[in-house]
Amino acid sequence: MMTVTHFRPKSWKEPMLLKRLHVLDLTISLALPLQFGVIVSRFYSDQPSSNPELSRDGDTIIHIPRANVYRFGQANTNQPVFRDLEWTVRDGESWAVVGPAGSEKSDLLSMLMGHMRLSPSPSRGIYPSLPVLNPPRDMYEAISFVSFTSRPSFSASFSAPSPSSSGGFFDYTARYGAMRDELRQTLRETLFSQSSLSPRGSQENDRQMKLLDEVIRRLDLEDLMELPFVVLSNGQTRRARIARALLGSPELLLLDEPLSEYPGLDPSHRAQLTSLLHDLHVSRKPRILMSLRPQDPLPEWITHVALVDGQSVRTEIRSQNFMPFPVSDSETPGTSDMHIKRKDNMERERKELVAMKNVNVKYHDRHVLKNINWTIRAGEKWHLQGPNGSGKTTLLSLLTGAHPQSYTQRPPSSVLQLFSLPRRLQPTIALQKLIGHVSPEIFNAFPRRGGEGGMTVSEVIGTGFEGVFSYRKLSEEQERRVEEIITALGPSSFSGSDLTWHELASTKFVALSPGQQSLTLFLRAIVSSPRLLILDEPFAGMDSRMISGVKRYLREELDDDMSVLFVSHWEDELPWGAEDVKRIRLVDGEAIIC
Ligand SMILES: Nc1ncnc2c1ncn2[C@@H]1O[C@H](COP(=O)(O)OP(=O)(O)OP(=O)(O)O)[C@@H](O)[C@H]1O
Repeated sequence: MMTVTHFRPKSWKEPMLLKRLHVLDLTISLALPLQFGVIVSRFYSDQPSSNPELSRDGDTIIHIPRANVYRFGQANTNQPVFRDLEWTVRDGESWAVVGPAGSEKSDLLSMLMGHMRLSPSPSRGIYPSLPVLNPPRDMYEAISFVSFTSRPSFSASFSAPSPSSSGGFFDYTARYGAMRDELRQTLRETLFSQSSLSPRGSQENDRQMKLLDEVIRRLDLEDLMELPFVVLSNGQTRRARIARALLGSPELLLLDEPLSEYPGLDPSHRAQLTSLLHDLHVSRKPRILMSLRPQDPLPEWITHVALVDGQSVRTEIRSQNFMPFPVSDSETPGTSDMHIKRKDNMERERKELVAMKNVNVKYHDRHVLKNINWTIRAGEKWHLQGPNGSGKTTLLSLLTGAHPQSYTQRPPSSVLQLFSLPRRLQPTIALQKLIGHVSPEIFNAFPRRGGEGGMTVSEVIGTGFEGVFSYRKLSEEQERRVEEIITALGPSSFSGSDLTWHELASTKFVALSPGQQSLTLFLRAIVSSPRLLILDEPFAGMDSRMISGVKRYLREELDDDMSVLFVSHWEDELPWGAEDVKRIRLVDGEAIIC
């Protein structure tokens, strides 16, 4: 196979750095400047002030008169990450950083944390923000960063990197079964073990504890505090990470894509979170600066925007009819005339792929799924809906056989039939070949080893034939199939440039942006033409070009009798018309089918 070493499209950035910035919050990112060989002494902002809270040059929170921004280790002769950046944020203004998925907006936030070099440098060392704090504070604590562009792994709790980023594999199904001791830590313990607060409280903690109680209530976490952290659903985890960041009482909280729908905040929790962020920001405890994608709703209370477009950042007051970036038609990949299959519209009796009768999942007194009755037939398109914590992921884990309670569904009390066999007679390894699957958990778990051992795009796609996470040698026929689906999707969906499928296939997976990795894992899920395709928030990290490429593929290229189960909080994400889709909605563990 041809190896292309020089191939590196403009938008493909330092993936390991990005991955870290995406997955981690404050604590881990402290190591970054050191990794770049720069010795950073601990920086305290300690000039005296007349304002008891935050004093200043006037009331400035961020001040960059005009500077180029570089990664540490890069000379001024290199291309800057941002050129001629001018940005001033005053206390009381409400800013959002807006840019497409995978764009440099995370870099802009990371710059505020002192992880980039400005030229000329700010007067206070590496930090262009929070000029003077009184009382003096360690800047590492004064600024917190939480990213929601992917979910942290279970063992990593809140802050450690996902093992997949170091090339290892971790078992993302651990939450369903017996747990190792270190995974039993409750949400309450996890929150407090990483904070200076004592869970029992003490006088100096009182103010903090009150705030935390309020945050826990408003983030709807009260009922979850004694559960192991690892069992929290995606939406619950996202809310818990915000509570954790607030525990450190930062002055400035940077949130990377907190309102995007991946991985899954449902509409009501998104509204709740938006209102909480507003109240925190107004009270300056802490100030909030968030990044958003152009398609995310811009909260009413945002007064200013910083629009990130490649190396340039445009700052402006929000206008009434704010439109971040017009989406041009040229972003939509053209319809490939290859492999287009005519849909068979004739009604016919379809084979049952999944049959559930009175299916239940319980953890002691927590009844997560209640008497589910559901049938999926060949060729059907389903939309699985339900608020955060309603049991969607649990239901999927029964279908894939990952949940231990899939074995306990037995007649006469219940039935779980998968591909015409009772679950207990259907080996999990067989299910992996019959089901194609993308999910935030798989995205996080997939190994990303760099160097010689790292897999290429085509090798990653090829692991989908057996539904495994490690390299398998492909037959010639399988290699042809990999080529076929890359071509049918259209390599330009990946990067917007004129790639050949060869160039794309031989690129290392780890070198791709998060959106390109999601696209590769989508192809991995369909490569074996599975009988059931599970798309659990499949567009995570993708930009609009990639999303429209995948939607077109799903409309035009799938085998007629492939069933698809699409999980999303948003109806308009589905590529099919409403009349072509059946819906199953979970509410408090009960299924409503329509
Ligand atoms: N081992 C466990 N013990 C107790 N409760 C659990 C366990 N595993 C999951 N849960 C709870 O089951 C509920 C359903 O979780 P699930 O992940 O299926 O929700 P979801 O609908 O996928 O949510 P989201 O939209 O946030 O991803 C949650 O409240 C979760 O905390």
